Amino acid sequence: MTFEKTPGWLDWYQGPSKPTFKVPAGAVDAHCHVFGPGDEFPFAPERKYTPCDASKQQLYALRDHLGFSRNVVVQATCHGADNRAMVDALVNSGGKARGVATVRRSVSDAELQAMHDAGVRGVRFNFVKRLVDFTPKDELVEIAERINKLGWHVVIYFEAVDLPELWDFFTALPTTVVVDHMGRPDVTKPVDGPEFELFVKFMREHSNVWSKVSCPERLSVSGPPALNGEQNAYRDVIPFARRIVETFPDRVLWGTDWPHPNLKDHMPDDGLLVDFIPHIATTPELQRKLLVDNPMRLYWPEEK
Ligand SMILES: O=C(O)/C=C(\CC(=O)C(=O)O)C(=O)O
Repeated sequence: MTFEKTPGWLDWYQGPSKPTFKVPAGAVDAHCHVFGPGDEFPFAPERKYTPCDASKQQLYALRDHLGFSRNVVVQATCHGADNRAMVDALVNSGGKARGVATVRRSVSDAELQAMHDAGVRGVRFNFVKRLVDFTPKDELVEIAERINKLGWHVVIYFEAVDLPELWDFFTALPTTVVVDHMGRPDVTKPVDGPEFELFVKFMREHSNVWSKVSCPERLSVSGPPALNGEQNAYRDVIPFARRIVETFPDRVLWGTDWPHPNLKDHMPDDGLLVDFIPHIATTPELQRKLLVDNPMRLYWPEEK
């Protein structure tokens, strides 16, 4: 099947630079995606965007180029609840990738077990309205209870303004809960203002809540973008990510978010995105926790 990309779609950056920052041995890129390829793994009819192809081979070449050892491949909404592309990436990773799926309540126990055997360790609940249609909360609760029995966790994606409304639902989840991209703060607001304080409170009061301190390229308003050798990219995001890393050093994860779905104004050089890491995790100990210890504890606990 041939797909036409959403108008204005930006393809991932070709020929990323070699990072200046050397990630610690065993580092995990804990948030990335594969797209298709569409002719092998068709995009879902209910998708809100049609991306370029971004294959497992291209993802794993990037992993090696950036110096990472492993990946966590997160189901992208353009594949809906058809997890075949993501699972195919896991089973062809030589044990170096684990995954996060999207499932509906109709998923069978046998399907969940097959995904577990392939390396899936979580499900993603997406509340970003431009990406997905609404799923009733009772369906999500039912899924959370079922996957909890497999020892999986729930990844949640939402925007900061929606946290108050979602608070009761999130805080009742029975699993570890991993927030994508720090709950998408508005970084033009103060880092100690009420909106981000609510997110900090969410993590402080609930020790099962973790955060990915990823996607400065999505959150930044002032830039400058990670392009053309820029070593001080996305300065406005740094105080937010640094605060989370320093306050909750044992509950943070980092990922490239390659191939960067839906970016509208630029596509970052992934090598320079890696160079962003020491700005938010400023010591070797914080870097080791962020990139190795925490993702290993969550995704490869049997190796710890
Ligand atoms: O890659 C991300 O995490 C963020 C996305 C895309 C997404 O979540 C998806 O398609 O599944 C976004 O903000 O558009």
